[in-house]
Amino acid sequence: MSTVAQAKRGFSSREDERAASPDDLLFEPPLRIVEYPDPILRARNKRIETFDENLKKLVSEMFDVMYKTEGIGLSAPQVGMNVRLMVFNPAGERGEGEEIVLINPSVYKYSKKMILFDEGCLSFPGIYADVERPDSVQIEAQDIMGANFKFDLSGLPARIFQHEFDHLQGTLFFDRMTEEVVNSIRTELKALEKKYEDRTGLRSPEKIDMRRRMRAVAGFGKS
Ligand SMILES: CSCC[C@H](NC=O)C(=O)N[C@@H](C)C(=O)N[C@@H](CO)C(=O)O
Ligand SMILES: [Fe+2]
Repeated sequence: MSTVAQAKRGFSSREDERAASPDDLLFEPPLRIVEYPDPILRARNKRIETFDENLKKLVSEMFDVMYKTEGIGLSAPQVGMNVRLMVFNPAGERGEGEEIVLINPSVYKYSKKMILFDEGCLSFPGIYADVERPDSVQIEAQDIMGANFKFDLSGLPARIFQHEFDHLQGTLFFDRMTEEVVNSIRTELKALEKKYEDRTGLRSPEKIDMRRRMRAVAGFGKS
């Protein structure tokens, strides 16, 4: 795939990633989940270079909203923060499982083995459908102190990581669904577009019914 096609599919190189300013990391609790088709979910997400108390507070607030909304993972753009940060806990309950915080993550290897899984996304409340993804990934990231580390993930943690990593690339789960699977959730997606239009008084910035054309432009080959 050409570099241009990769960029359009949501992949980007480190050189493309701008650094977040302290202002980009300012927030006011409580955080709220941003729903499709809000353009915040498609905006570029900046690298985090300031590892301070404010960042720790943001991470803590993200875990709060993730548990409250029955999530198992959450990316910063989903709470209106266009920065490269994700949190997850496959157990989905405070005090259970392991809380993972990944800052400026990248993937250096995907498994060849692919798995179908019925995924849900907090930005698409109540919508679940099959998405195919690699079973395991090898990643690197920074922790809350800014230290670099490498990690191998498989099964559910790998699934959550890839879902959240997609959010950091501006890619949404239905972008990876086949046309047949999208058809099974088309009515719900259109209802979210209408909800956005009614709430904001603006035209929806994207329409699922335009998808076939957009995918061709963005280099997604198969339906
Ligand atoms: C399988 S990856 C899903 C990650 C997603 N994160 C952000 O959008 C997420 O947490 N989605 C929830 C709808 C979800 O999967 N919740 C769990 C636990 O309630 C579920 O099984 O539905
Ligand atoms: Fe999501």
